[in-house]
This record gives sequence, C-alpha cells and structure tokens, in this order.
Amino acid sequence: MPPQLLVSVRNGIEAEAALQGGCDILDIKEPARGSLGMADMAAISAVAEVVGQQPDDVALSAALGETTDWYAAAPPALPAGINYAKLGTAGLRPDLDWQQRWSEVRRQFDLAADRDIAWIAVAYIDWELANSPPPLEIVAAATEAGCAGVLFDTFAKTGRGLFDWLSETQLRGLVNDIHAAGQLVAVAGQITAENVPALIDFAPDIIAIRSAACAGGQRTNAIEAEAIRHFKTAMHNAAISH
Ligand SMILES: O=C[C@H](O)COP(=O)(O)O
Repeated sequence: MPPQLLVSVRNGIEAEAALQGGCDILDIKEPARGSLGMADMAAISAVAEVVGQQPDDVALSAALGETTDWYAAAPPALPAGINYAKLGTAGLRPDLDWQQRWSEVRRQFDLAADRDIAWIAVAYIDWELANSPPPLEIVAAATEAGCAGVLFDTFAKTGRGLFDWLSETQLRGLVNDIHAAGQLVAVAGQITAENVPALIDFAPDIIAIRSAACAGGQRTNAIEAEAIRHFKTAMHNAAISH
C-alpha cells in the first residue's frame, strides 16, 4: 500500500484547501503553538464539521499539545469524528514515571470523550532538544500501551528535517519494529517533495506535512492546495518508480 498523505491544518478554511489539494488525512494543529500545538476547540469542531460533510472517507487526527500541558488541566471532550490523537512527549525524559503519567493523560482524554481514542505515540527525533525520551523508548512504550501507531517528528521546526536527525539505517530499524508490532508508522519533520523517493523505500503508512503544504514552505503561512497537489504528484511518481 502506498503511504497516505496527512496535512496539518489550523482551521476549517485550511481544511477545505487541504482537501482540494488531495490530502488523505486531515490533522488539526495550531502551528504557532509548537510542533504538536493544539488548536482551539472551536477550530477542532470546525474542521471535524468540514470532514463530516465529505462524500469520501477522510480520516481526522488532532494534535493535543505536550503531555505535560495536561498535568494540571482537565482535557476537553474531543468530537466523535476524530480518528487519531497525538500528545507530544517533550519534557518527559527526566521523569522516571513518564509512561504512567503519559497513560494517565491519555486515559483522561478517553474518559472526557467517553470512548477509546486511537492514540499515536510521538517520538521526537531531536529528543535531546525536546528533553523527551529517545525514539527507541517511545516505540517500546507505544507497543506496551497498545497505541495505534507511532509518529516520528521534529520538536524544533528550524529547518532540520527527518534525515538530518536519523540515519536511514536507524529509521529502517524503527519502522520494522513498529510494523512487527502491527502498528502504523507516520513520518514528519519538515519533509519536502524531494525527500519522498527516499522515504517511500521505508514503506511508512503515513507521510505527514505542514511546511511543505504552506505558501513558501513556511509552516505558519496559509495552506495552499497547489503545494499539496505538487507533493501528491511526487508521492505518486515515487510509488510508480519504486
Ligand atoms: O504532523 C505533522 C507535522 O505537522 C509536520 O509539520 P512540518 O512539515 O512543518 O514538520
């Protein structure tokens, strides 16, 4: 199966543009709030409504900030249309009990939504900058916790992308471990259309972008349908020649 394209959007207007561009999965995120910045609930509901009006099946995911953001706050009830949810792992590294705290925050979200949310564990590949547990530890924890998948992403959005942090050998090993556990693999980290041929080789289930979908490749600019079409064409061409 060729990978699916996930595009992170900040509101309903961007969701429309991403759908026009041909994304397979919409992800709701506020990029100005960081790598896994959570959008306001009004924006989350607006995007869920746009997706609900689509004739075709478009999956929906939501970024929910960092796990530590929820130690002293009550999680809101996520709309029913959200298929996947992601919590960042920045700042968890020094905490020996991080897995329990991460599970507890996820449990609170499940309780608020009154259902079992499909969780995507977030492995920051620049984990030292994020002060998060290293990717190998996250991959093991995701399996133990029964997560639906693992996302590799960068915490710092400063232009260094996926392959600036992970060697191809490291990525291959991690992807194989996750697939062996029956989970999805999503890759992100300022991925460009030029990275696609190399990425296809690892058979990720999802390629996740924000920067490459925005005007001028700047992640806080608006989503452009044409930029997504360009990216989809790169995925299509890479899949054919693979
Ligand atoms: O979930 C995916 C991220 O939003 C990717 O963002 P980025 O392409 O700016 O690294």
